[in-house]
Amino acid sequence: MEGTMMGFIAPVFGLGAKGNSVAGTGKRGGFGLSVNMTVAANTSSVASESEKEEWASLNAMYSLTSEQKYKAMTLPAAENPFSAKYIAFNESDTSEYSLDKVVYRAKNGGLLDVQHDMDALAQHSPAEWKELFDRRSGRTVWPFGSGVWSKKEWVLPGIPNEDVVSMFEGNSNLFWADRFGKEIGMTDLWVKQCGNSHTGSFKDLGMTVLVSQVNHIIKKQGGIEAVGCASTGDTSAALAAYCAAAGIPSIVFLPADKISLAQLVQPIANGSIVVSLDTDFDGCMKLIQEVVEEYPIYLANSMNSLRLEGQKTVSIEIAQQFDWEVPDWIVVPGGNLGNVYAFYKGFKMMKDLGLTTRMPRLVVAQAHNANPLYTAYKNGWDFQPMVAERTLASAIQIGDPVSVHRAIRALKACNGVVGEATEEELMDVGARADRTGMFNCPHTGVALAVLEKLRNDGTIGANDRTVVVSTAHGLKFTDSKIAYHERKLHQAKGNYANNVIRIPAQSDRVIDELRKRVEL
Ligand SMILES: Cc1ncc(COP(=O)(O)O)c(C=O)c1O
Ligand SMILES: N[C@@H](CCOP(=O)(O)O)C(=O)O
Repeated sequence: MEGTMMGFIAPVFGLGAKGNSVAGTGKRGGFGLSVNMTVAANTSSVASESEKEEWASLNAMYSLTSEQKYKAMTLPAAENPFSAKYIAFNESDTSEYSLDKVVYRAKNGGLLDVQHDMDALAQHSPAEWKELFDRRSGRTVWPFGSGVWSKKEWVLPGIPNEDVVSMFEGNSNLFWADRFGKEIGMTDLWVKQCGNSHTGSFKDLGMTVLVSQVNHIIKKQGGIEAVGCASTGDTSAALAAYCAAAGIPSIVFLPADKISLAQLVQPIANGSIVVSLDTDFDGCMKLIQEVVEEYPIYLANSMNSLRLEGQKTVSIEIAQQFDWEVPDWIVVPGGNLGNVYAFYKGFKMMKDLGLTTRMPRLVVAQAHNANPLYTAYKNGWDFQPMVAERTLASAIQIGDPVSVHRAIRALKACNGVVGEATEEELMDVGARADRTGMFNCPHTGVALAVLEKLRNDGTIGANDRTVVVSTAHGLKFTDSKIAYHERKLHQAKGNYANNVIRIPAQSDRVIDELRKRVEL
């Protein structure tokens, strides 16, 4: 029953013999969320007893008041002893800090990580966590309907619900890539559509957490005047939107002429302070770090480990979508390299708390023109920063990724792989996949190209369950997609181009053209 409507609603409302027992009861006997109420079951003469029970449970949910729904989604204070803090990423450094402190680096200058009180979380059984997450996701009770905040206790347990800044992000669909999978000899290929989100990229998952915490700190103690980031276009869009929703000033540093028009307009529209700089992303990243050291501006890039707490929920969501089974492979395009570590953290946390039993193998896909991690992978993990060259996958045009050591740790821990794709490969495979119903951004093209190579060389098996992470919406990158189809790119010939037919509005001419393409 686990994972079905009955499986998560019945325990909440304590209905019937089956409904009264919490599946896989944990050490503390469930979350204690039963709501006392009488239900009129929808009984048809042909319904079995278990069907009647199921209908009764559903009816119970529909007739709850808002207050009852909120109660059913919230852990009572006594069952909510969870906490998290910053620790140094490098384990030899013992510094630790409250999440309310404005701090991005440990004493030794290395990055931070968010550490949860795993003993407190382990007080509840895997089945209870699954049931709680399933019950909340995609509904409307604040803030638990969000894919991120449905996992609040694992993300930012201490924040009051009223301080959360959310657009009910997450809960993105898994696209079953049946046709494209068959084209490349795979039977179980899925694309996680993280671009189907408020600002059109996976950055919303982390930004809701970061801006919520800023909102909380401002309310509690002040000291933050604005939030700032360097960006190749997606982080800036997410920051601008969440700050606008919270009424907090935002500042974005963008490399001049290196992001798409659709990305540029997002922070402009949301009222951000938009600064265009004559440098690349790495130059912007250096500058924003200097500025936040000196001024009361909070850093919103994924160097700030709060971001990764939100991004890690996508792993949990993927497992949840597969009824808590872990895929064999996750393929993710990599730039500043925070996301691959976030994926690792999510899968590791689920395994450590017993919700799942294994880790997937992670693949980072890089553009050949911006491939410092790929080069390190080929050289026994000896990392050297580079000056990234222009790539149509402009959001990952990064030569000195801030989270490179996080990424290497994640990849080593799960026997991961790094691959690369040329400009032509990433555009061609993106176009081929689009013809099977997707609408890919070039970064997803990089991931698909690397996937195909790993399938061709046998690293990924024909029946391996594989999830490609689509990190942004294709509509953010229409310039390069149109240029590809018009064969105007110098980086790619347009082998799968689909030209618009421009002809006079005369029926004979129209029919002639159509006959060349379909049987009429
Ligand atoms: C669309 C898109 N895909 C992939 C990435 C890479 O993510 P990460 O920097 O976490 O490696 C980024 C940003 O860097 C991005 O904007
Ligand atoms: N692609 C990113 C680059 C910055 O990454 P971040 O995750 O460190 O903020 C962007 O869109 O700016």
